[in-house]
Amino acid sequence: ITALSSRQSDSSLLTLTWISCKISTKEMEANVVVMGTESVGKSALTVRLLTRRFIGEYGDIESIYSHSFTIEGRELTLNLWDSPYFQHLSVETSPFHKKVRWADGFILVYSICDRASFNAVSKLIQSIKSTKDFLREDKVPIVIVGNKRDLHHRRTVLSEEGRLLALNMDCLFYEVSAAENYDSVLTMFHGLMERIKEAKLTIKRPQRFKGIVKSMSAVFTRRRTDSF
Ligand SMILES: Nc1nc2c(ncn2[C@@H]2O[C@H](COP(=O)(O)OP(=O)(O)OP(=O)(O)O)[C@@H](O)[C@H]2O)c(=O)[nH]1
Repeated sequence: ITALSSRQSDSSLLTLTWISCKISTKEMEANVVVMGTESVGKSALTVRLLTRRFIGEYGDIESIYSHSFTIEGRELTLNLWDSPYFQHLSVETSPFHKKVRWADGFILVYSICDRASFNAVSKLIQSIKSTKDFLREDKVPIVIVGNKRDLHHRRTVLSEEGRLLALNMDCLFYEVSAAENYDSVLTMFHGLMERIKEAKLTIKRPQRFKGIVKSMSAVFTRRRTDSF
């Protein structure tokens, strides 16, 4: 949390924010990444969640923050990793895949006043899901967040559109205002933690038949080669 103030003086272009929650065996353990395009309020949401405050302007230095929560009597330690978005501009890059592999859950943010930021969310979901599918992780806890609800007079994305996207992609959906409201941000976070809990109870999908055939043929090919 102390590191947050150092970010305030830096101008920001595009940031990608991570929240990581590391919990011992007695507690819950989760890594969460917050993603979205420029100026949608990723840092504002993160800071709101951690400090309950809205400070207005946020920087773009990559940092990891730690914080403890108690949810329903269980302690939750949150490590928050906030990095500039331009480092992860392409979902094809290895930093993107590394972060997706690391994360147990995702908060994907768009601004209700910025249609391009909403369109970017669908692409992010597809990239995240295909990376997770490769890792044989069926359940990917994702929350879609329409931020800046207080600016409803400048709205270009309807609530229904966000809700429909979430329904189609099997995600949760919330509309919030980081500027005006802490409770809705906390509710969103609780929703995600529930999904992460459920996902952690789901056993990894076994290797598909195609994968098994591939592995077997690899063994036989090796044997044939060995015998020469
Ligand atoms: N009105 C309003 N402004 C907001 C809200 N959330 C964030 N902002 C403002 O939007 C701007 C961008 O917020 P950031 O939190 O820096 O957004 P970001 O997605 O981290 O931005 P980048 O780091 O540039 O990608 C700032 O001026 C914030 O004060 C909100 O809920 N309502």
